[in-house]
Amino acid sequence: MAIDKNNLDEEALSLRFYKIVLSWDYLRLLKESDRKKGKGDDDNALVLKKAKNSYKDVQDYLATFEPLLFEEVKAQIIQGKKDDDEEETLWMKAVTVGCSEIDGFHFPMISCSDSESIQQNDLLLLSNKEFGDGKRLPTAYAFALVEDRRPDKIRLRMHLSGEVKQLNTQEIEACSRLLSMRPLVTENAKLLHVLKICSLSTIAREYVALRSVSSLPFKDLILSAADSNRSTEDHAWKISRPLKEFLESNHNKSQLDAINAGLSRKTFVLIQGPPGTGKTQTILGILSAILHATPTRVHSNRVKLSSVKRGPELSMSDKYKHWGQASPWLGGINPLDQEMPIDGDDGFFPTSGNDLKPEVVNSSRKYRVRVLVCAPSNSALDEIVLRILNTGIRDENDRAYSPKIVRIGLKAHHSVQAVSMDYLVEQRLSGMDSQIGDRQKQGGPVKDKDSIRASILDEAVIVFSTLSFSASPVFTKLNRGFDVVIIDEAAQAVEPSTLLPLSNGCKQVFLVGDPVQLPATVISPIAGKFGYCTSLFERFQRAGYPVQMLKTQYRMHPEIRNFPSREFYKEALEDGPDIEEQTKRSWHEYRCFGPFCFFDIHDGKESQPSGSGSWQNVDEVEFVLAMYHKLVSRYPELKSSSRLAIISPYRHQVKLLRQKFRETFGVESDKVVDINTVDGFQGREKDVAIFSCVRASKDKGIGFVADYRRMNVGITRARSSVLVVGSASTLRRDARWQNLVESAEKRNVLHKVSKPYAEFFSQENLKLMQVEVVHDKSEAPPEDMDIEVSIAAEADQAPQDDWGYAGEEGGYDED
Ligand SMILES: Nc1ncnc2c1ncn2[C@@H]1O[C@H](COP(=O)(O)OP(=O)(O)OP(=O)(O)O)[C@@H](O)[C@H]1O
Repeated sequence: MAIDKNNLDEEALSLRFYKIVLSWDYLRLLKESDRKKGKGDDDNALVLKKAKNSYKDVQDYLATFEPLLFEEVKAQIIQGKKDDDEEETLWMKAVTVGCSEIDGFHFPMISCSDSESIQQNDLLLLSNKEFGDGKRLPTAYAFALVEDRRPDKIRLRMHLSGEVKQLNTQEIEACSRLLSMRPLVTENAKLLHVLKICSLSTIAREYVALRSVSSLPFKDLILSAADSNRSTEDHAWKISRPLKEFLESNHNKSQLDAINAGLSRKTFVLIQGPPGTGKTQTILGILSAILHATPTRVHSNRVKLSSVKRGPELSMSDKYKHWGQASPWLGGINPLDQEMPIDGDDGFFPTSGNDLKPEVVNSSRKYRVRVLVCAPSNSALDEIVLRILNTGIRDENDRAYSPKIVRIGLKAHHSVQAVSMDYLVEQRLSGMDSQIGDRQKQGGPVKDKDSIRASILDEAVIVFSTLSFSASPVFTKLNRGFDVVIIDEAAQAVEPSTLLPLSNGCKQVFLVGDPVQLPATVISPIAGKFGYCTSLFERFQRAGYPVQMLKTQYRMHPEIRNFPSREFYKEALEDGPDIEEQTKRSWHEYRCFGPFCFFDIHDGKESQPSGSGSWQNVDEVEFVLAMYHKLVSRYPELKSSSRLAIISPYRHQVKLLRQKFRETFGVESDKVVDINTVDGFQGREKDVAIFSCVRASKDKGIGFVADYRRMNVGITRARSSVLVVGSASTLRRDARWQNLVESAEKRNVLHKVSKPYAEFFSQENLKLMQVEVVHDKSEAPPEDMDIEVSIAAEADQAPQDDWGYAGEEGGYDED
């Protein structure tokens, strides 16, 4: 079945988006933003509607989300200007070399100096002169979108007819600024000044997905957040006994419940995975189950068993009938599905050279489900791809095999290159090289890259893509949509972003995530305040939609697990078998290095180096250095970035810590410790984590340290010890932090520390804090540690992926 995507509608929607954004006045946006900061409020608040749990119809939905999305676009434009506080505004010079006008848009062609950083879908500002830093303001300026990037020229799209004032009417109001821009772009050899603002790639796709909500599968469910279509026994899917036994022996009860919810064919399955509860393991279990399940209907009691023809007895046409009944979407069929698979040969892509075999499909297999797996970030996605490459998934006979998979999009981690689209295309091209000569001689067609891509995509059983890339043009060429979409880290995506993969068509959606960990990065404070950062997952959960919660954690020492379980998960978390034993370490012999300690830096002071925005605390940095020195000199195995993390909510604090460690350990300091923001550590774990809270004042608040999701992520990264460093009196102003400090106090691990900090770790003091000699289980780090380090840690070096997502670095500070 060709997927039901109306490209013309999509194009009209993108044009609508660009018409609005391109007509905006950049200087006015800057002014508005400054005014908002001064007033701490926003005039737009009058037209914005707060996001709700459910919507009565599409109009209600769009009336809420569309203005919020445009608020976010404005904020991204403003942030584009001051993205990095050290980088000055970089103007480029360009000359016009041609222009056309179609459907109310101008398409100037420019030749631009130093334009390597400019990409397709970037938003640029064009002006008759440079401005900023006290320079006089220009009279002619306008936004332009990069339509096409060629080596020597750039084709732009501009909207110079006037400004769009109202989103709903889209009426255009004449504007002298835009009019005076016209001669500058329509006449040749005019000099222009160009400023790169930001990429609109992701948010433009999100806008299209949002406006297309009425044609998405499960529209009513998405709007109402209530499942009227309760699954019945009849719809449920069944798996073979060997596969069932495998799943039962490798998954705990809550993981199995989540897998079974999927087999019940519920259209939306929500799975909440608190830290360390095995979300990836559950996703792999779901893949094994749904790729090898058959409908219960075939075995249903309502049909007399004696009348059911069993596998080998079914004629070919009966088999097709069953395929059709159970999988109606297999209608206009993928050519591969028209042939019954031959036993033992389903073909497969080369993978990482492991020992796993390709899938063995015997002729009793009646279903071929296709799955799209997405995540908001490249690193979250590649964690799953890598797990599949390493462990494979299970077939109905409980044999591990490498399914046909392809990883689409940019920036695939090097360890998953073997299944990346670009690599597979190159493989096929080089395989074809030898045949091309013959074909050309015979006048036969030579396949181009696009059609190779399309056939790889069509053949893959599981396709992996970031959310943003799942709406890229490569998907519009699909012959057949997806049966199942699985979205990992779904609570870290704004709702329009979650709609993106659904537009490829699907029958069932799994949302896997944890709304009590960090949400999506939303730049606009006002949009955030009105609920734009609420994920679809969280909205459904709030509306009372059933959620499968994974309850057994395999990461943390029970003393670390205890507090977040009580504070964030209604005491639901349990420990996996032997976790206490596995997370015991020799440094627990000192009370100050126990599993969950608090260090009260009571005389520390917070400061704001740039006058606003991010905070730092020099005293906490000094203490953290002293603590690190003591830890690694006593336990040298901890002198490694794969085992010890220093985490802080604030970017300035992270910067200062990195600088001090570099001064002490030289340029290689990132090998001895991993320092990052809380946002940068989501989804990762270390043996020991030192958490520097920063905020310390007599009377101020604690800013976004108070965000319980940030607190949850910050204190749940460590396997054996989390050492929280902060000002107890300041943090106690927040109820949750008060609970944390109190909990430390009760367990006798609230350590009040005074200067000089090194004294705290003196021999005498340590002796006083000695509790017992603890048997250390840490010599052999968990098997997956290297994987975790490689993908997640390398992601740190890429603060933004190409599709507009803040990378693992953490996209924003509380300013
Ligand atoms: N049922 C289980 N039995 C034993 N160990 C398990 C089980 N499920 C998961 N684990 C272990 O728990 C650890 C975390 O699991 P996994 O990597 O699947 O979770 P994750 O989703 O990547 O992590 P997080 O929950 O922090 O996001 C792994 O070491 C894994 O082997």
